[in-house]
Amino acid sequence: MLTDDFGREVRGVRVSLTDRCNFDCVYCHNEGLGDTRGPMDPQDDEMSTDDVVRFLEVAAEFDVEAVKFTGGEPMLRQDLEEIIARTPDSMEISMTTNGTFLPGRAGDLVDAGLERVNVSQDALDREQFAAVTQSGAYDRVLEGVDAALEAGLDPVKLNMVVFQHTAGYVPEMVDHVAENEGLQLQLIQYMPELTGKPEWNVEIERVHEWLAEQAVGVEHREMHDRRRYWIASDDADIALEGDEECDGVDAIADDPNVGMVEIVDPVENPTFCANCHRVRVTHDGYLKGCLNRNDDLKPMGEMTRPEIREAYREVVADRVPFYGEYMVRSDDGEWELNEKYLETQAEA
Ligand SMILES: Nc1nc2c(ncn2[C@@H]2O[C@H](COP(=O)(O)OP(=O)(O)OP(=O)(O)O)[C@@H](O)[C@H]2O)c(=O)[nH]1
Ligand SMILES: C[S@@+](CC[C@H](N)C(=O)[O-])C[C@H]1O[C@@H](n2cnc3c(N)ncnc32)[C@H](O)[C@@H]1O
Ligand code: SF4
Ligand code: SF4
Repeated sequence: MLTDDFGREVRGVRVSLTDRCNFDCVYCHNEGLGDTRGPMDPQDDEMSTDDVVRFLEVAAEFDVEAVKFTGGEPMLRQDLEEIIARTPDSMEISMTTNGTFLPGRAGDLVDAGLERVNVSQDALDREQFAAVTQSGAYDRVLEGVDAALEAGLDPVKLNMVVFQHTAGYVPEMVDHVAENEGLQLQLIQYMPELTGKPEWNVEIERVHEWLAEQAVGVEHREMHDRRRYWIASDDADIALEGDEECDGVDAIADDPNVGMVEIVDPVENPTFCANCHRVRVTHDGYLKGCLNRNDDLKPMGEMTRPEIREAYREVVADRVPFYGEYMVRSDDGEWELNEKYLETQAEA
């Protein structure tokens, strides 16, 4: 396994299979690659099935343990089942999707080897959902979540971006996962870095505090040092323990009346970046060391194995934590680009 200069082992890869999407979410960072709007048909610049599989085989040589398929909307790829089936057995396979294509297809994905799915669902309210995603596919997404559960995917994580438009729906979404077995919730801090509109930010620490008050257990996940809160539904037979760090989460985790809520809070968070263990792949065959950067892209050329190996070594060698290293605090407390990297940026 390769380790970068900051001691971060690269354990996972996030592969963007396309930058096309059938939604047009108002906040979309498209994994750092610009607009998702455009034609829905397959595009010539997308990696072929064989290219994706060859990349994954090389990643497995470097002991990468997990792959996340994302996009754009990864389910627009009709070869997704084949890609999953041909992914090396040593890797955990998960996907992040808007859920609309899961009905009728979730079972095939599981048969191919998909182990986990995250479905983006920003609200339990049809009108708010439409306003955020600029799509009227609310019922289809709920059907998609059900299809994933029926196909045996466990857990099914709902991804909710917390920003001004959705913050009021957080309590309802938390109750929803506490009451429904098999569901977990990821509250994703709105990231303005690539999309602008910092005025949409909400104070994520307040959400932490609110959840800590409700939780019957709290733990830290190794990845990104994310905090997880275990929330009991009204039917649960558990005494509330407030915000105590709970050693016994294993016991409550299996309780069908308890739901898990994780906060993904990367913005201006050096601890999150210090625990970042994955490399990204763009739909058109570049390696990328950080979501927030586009000045470290490494082309994989014709995607032969030697070219992929070389690009992979290079991207890992160039990886730096975004907050705390690439961006540093100035004397007046503002984040600014570390002068060390100004040269890299100029070359990009
Ligand atoms: N800045 C930053 N944001 C991230 C990172 N990982 C996840 N996020 C944010 O969280 C969103 C949802 O992530 P997902 O693709 O659902 O998966 P995940 O939470 O990373 O992984 P799992 O929980 O293991 O499935 C991403 O699109 C980003 O907005 C990261 O490494 N850096
Ligand atoms: C870019 S999407 C790609 C996969 C798929 N189309 C979906 O929406 O799940 C991956 C995740 O990024 C999240 N996301 C997109 N833009 C974001 C932003 N500006 N801040 C925080 N999360 C964002 C989405 O909510 C989604 O959960
Ligand atoms: S569904 Fe995903 S890729 Fe599509 S616009 Fe929304 S966040 Fe972006
Ligand atoms: S270094 Fe930080 S901002 Fe960049 S991908 Fe990793 S966690 Fe995200």
